[in-house]
Amino acid sequence: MSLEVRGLSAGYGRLSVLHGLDLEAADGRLVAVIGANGAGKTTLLRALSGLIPVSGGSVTLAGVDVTGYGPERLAREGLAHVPENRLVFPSLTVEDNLRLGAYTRRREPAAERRRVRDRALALFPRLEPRLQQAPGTLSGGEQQMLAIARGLMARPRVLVLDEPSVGLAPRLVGEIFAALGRLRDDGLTLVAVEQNARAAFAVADHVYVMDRGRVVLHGDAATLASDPRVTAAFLGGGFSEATSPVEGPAPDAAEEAGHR
Ligand SMILES: Nc1ncnc2c1ncn2[C@@H]1O[C@H](COP(=O)(O)OP(=O)(O)OP(=O)(O)O)[C@@H](O)[C@H]1O
Repeated sequence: MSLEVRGLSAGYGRLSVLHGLDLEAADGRLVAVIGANGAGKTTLLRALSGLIPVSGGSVTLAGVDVTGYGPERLAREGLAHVPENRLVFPSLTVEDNLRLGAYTRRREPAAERRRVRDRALALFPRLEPRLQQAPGTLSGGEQQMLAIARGLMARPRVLVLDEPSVGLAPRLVGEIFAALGRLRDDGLTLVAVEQNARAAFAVADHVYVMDRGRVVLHGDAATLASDPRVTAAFLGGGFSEATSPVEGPAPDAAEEAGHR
């Protein structure tokens, strides 16, 4: 399902953070949003999923105007949000957390919910043997997998994710992004906000660069990865080892930039 954002403005009370932002995620595409700290990436996702009010512009899902819808209504329309802090219910088991993810689908047949759950567990096999554990006993990577799996339980057609790689070891970042790539290949539309530009470029189809509440650059990931403005700010020498962990095509692009 496609997502289209036109002239979106939003903020917190009198603080305006997004200033007329345009973004598009075509059906079955993985779109990454990168940008400096405070650019408004999290705010964008919050506005998209109805967690904060929109003060201008529009959001459409598959051509249907959903501007101003609250989170539950958006979930029913097919949009799920995986928040950055991986909010899980700590006193419930992993299994119950997954079950709660299907809350908006609770009237659907149990067999259908089981099928969706089995698919989520097939994507993240590490969760299967941990279903009876408390989420707090999972590793950071497994908690992120749980957060994504829980989002999938709503059977979304658009999944928006806030910093899925934050705080994870390089191998896990690769694992998480590979899973996002598989979801895209299965036809899901994804919008991932990401600090780790290399991880984002390695998997995304299209990348948006945000600065101070606006999109300043966007394009096909392969093309943008060799754009000097991107390599200098996000993929070049400014990136330390700790923030550039993923193997894949993006580091090559950075190397190329180094040869210029
Ligand atoms: N709950 C809030 N109340 C008031 N202001 C907020 C709130 N959340 C964020 N802001 C402000 O909105 C601006 C954008 O923040 P946001 O978290 O969207 O940026 P970001 O691009 O996601 O940054 P980061 O990469 O550091 O997470 C910042 O100036 C921030 O201080």
